[in-house]
Amino acid sequence: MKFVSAIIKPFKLDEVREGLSAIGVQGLTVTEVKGFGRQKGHTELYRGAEYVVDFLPKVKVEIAIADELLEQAIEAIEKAAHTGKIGDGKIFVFDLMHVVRIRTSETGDAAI
Ligand SMILES: Nc1ncnc2c1ncn2[C@@H]1O[C@H](COP(=O)(O)OP(=O)(O)OP(=O)(O)O)[C@@H](O)[C@H]1O
Repeated sequence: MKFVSAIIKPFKLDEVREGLSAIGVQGLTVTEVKGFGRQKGHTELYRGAEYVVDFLPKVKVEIAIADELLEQAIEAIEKAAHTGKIGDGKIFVFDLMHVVRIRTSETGDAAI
């Protein structure tokens, strides 16, 4: 199993959700976040150190998925979230060790 955390532009959320639903993703978590990448956000030099003075609003989409769905999920997010302009975001992928569906006590793939 894999855990995918994608940081996207907020206005792309609906398209990303639709793209993921289309490949069979049944659950996801969305969080409003702030951040900066290489080109957005501004930094300021103060006594020789660089300080971040601006964070841009982003949305974090998190999904737990079966290994077989990983490539399709990445493609779906990329396709939906892409504008080609700076700040389109990033997709982080982690190995996922364990999942429990609390209602039924199912575990692993069956619990996703
Ligand atoms: N290395 C990182 N670690 C954690 N979060 C990051 C990292 N890089 C980017 N992010 C998050 O992703 C958001 C979007 O990043 P962004 O697309 O601006 O990255 P970038 O590397 O500057 O790419 P681009 O050149 O396309 O703008 C950031 O606001 C931040 O929330």
